[in-house]
Amino acid sequence: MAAPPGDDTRTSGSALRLDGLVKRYGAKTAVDGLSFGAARGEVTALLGPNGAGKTTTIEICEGFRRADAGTVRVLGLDPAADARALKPRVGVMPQSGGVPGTAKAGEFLRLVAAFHRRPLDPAALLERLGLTEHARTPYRRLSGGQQQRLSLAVALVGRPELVFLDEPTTGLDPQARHATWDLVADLRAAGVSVVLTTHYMEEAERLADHVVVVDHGRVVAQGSPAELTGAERQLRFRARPGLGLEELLAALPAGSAAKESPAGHYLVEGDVRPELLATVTAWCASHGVLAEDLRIERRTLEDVFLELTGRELRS
Ligand SMILES: Nc1ncnc2c1ncn2[C@@H]1O[C@H](COP(=O)(O)OP(=O)(O)OP(=O)(O)O)[C@@H](O)[C@H]1O
Repeated sequence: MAAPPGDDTRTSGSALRLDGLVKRYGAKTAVDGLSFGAARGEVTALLGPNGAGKTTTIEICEGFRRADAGTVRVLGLDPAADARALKPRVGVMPQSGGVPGTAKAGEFLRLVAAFHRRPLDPAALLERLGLTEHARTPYRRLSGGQQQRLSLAVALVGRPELVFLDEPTTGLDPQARHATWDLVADLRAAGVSVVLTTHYMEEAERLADHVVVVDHGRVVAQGSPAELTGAERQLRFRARPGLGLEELLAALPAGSAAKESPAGHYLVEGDVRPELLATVTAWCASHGVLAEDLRIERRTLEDVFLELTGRELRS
């Protein structure tokens, strides 16, 4: 399919470009007009709660599913029509599976490596992912986390230009999660384009140059983590539950907000300057309230998601 006129740089110059993507499963619209781009050499995170349509989107990009409407360009090519040309250039780590149950980890990785022209050293990759001692273990006997790491190794062994990682750290212990994060950072440093899905805002915040926040199959916001969270700060403290906040709110500058959520946890939003901090602490003092864990912090992607959708990301 021809690229839209005047859109050459966004289609052929980017790692990934989706326009108006729609996918339905019967009456259910899983992807509802999704449009976003992923620049080459960057880490792009598709962030959203379970069921947001992330896996469906990624599987269409990987050529595993057909869209009902919209266009997809992967390295400037059509993932369905140009599948053969894309195969050696794109690495795929599915959410689960992808490796036969009886295949031994090391043998399978060597087999996949043999299909590539200039593969990474399979043994070094296993070592890097902490799988050396499991090299002779059949896939189905590996733990969930080990299976995930082997899938990651399979995705990377061919030195792809672009890798799709679907929830690469879900279910991993903290050590394995950090090892995966380091690996993604190294891929980025080597100029590899990475598109990953996650429902961990910390993962998106840490790894991604560009975050696409999705909910109900739609993009609700996108930008760099700093753009999404903005320069705004907020003030938090803990104190006894049920403090009447009306008087505090009246003393704060116009446009400020103060709320208790959950019980005993207080949040003050607005233009957080030294004067605002003084107002809050003076109010605490006049009410005999000892504000514990008082801190000023930047908003997180979790806060942004809550604001945009009224729901928590961690569903
Ligand atoms: N093969 C299918 N048949 C029917 N419905 C499906 C199918 N695959 C996904 N869905 C539905 O489409 C919606 C989007 O699913 P999808 O797996 O793409 O979301 P996700 O954001 O990746 O979620 P998760 O993080 O749980 O994987 C969900 O409501 C899901 O139940």
